[in-house]
Amino acid sequence: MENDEFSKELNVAVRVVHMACSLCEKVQKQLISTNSDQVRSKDDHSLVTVADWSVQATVSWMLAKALGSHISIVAEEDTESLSRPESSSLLARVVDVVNECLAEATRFGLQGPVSALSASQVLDAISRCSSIGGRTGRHWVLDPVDGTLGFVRGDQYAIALAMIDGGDVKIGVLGCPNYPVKDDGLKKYSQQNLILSNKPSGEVGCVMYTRKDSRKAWMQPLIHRDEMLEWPNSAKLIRVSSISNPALATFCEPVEKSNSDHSFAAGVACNVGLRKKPLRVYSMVKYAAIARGEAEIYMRFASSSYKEKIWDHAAGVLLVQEAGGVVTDSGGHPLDFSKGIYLEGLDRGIIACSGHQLHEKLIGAVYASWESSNL
Ligand SMILES: Nc1ncnc2c1ncn2[C@@H]1O[C@H](COP(=O)(O)OS(=O)(=O)O)[C@@H](OP(=O)(O)O)[C@H]1O
Ligand SMILES: [Mg+2]
Repeated sequence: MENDEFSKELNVAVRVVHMACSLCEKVQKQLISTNSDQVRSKDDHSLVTVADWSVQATVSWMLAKALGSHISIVAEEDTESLSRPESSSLLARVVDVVNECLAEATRFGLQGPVSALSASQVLDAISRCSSIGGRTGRHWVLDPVDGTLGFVRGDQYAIALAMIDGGDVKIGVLGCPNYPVKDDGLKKYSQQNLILSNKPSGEVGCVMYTRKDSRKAWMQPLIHRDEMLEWPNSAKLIRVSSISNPALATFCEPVEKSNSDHSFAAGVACNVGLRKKPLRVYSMVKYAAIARGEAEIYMRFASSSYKEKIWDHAAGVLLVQEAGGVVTDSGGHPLDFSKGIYLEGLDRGIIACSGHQLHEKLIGAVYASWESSNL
């Protein structure tokens, strides 16, 4: 991919997401090593927010450094609560985590700051991500920690970075620090519900990435300890599954019922002839599972009052598409990333599939189930 359009942007984005994965791994380790339940619930919240803000500051600072400070970034976090006087110790932790991460930039083939960033520089980096996207120009789209619940529970989460140009997603990068990289790893892992502190070392963690119209998607393992990120860092091509028989297909959905209607999805699954139990996975790792061929279908039916955000989908959607899959809303229409921070006009839900045959069946079944559920 080296000589193609956006190759510099893709290269920088992948390296930055590797840095963010390393940052999150450290913070999540702290989180799961806290034992007392009481301390945990209090600490959980602040550690997640530390990770969110620190990733956003790091990615924002590194992208501006590598690509110019004029870049537009759309991201989930703002600095309102972090700037308040009562948040000073939280801010101090964020500044430490960010500087610790930036100090290692050369390990990832990037240039960090000459000296440590001050609190106001960190706040500036976070608040610089207040763009609202749109149809014109180029916008980076970041979900610093997607799958907050997975992160807190020591389970799956993702760092999602995409670039939208002229309203189209051109680059998609997903950092998945707990993704089991061995064959069939995710299925086995989810069924056994392993606690991460027991995870076999060296077998989890990767960055998946793609560029629009490349018809290719890649996966690199994370680097650990003192290793250097040497491009292409053992990148492997990933591809969607070739299974088109519903009876053999695996479908993913959000873990929480509040994020997707499990019983409606079960009805659609039954209608299509899916036989396996749903694979419930936190975060955009669900898109990664389709792109990597570990599952064939991802169904998401949020409540009608909820508006899906572009940072929860942009990177994952492009990954699935370039790995050979199909993603649309439940009416079969393409997702529209050109309307600002929301996926406006979304018809009921989102369906991602490994191929057209399954996708057509799913769309048909959503129509049928919708009609009968509204009788
Ligand atoms: N009501 C409702 N319906 C649908 N989606 C919602 C809703 N509320 C939030 N969100 C967004 O969903 C993101 C988490 O989705 P997941 O697929 O990871 O869900 S789950 O944790 O597995 O249940 C989650 O992303 P993170 O906040 O980054 O975790 C939210 O952006
Ligand atoms: Mg999210």
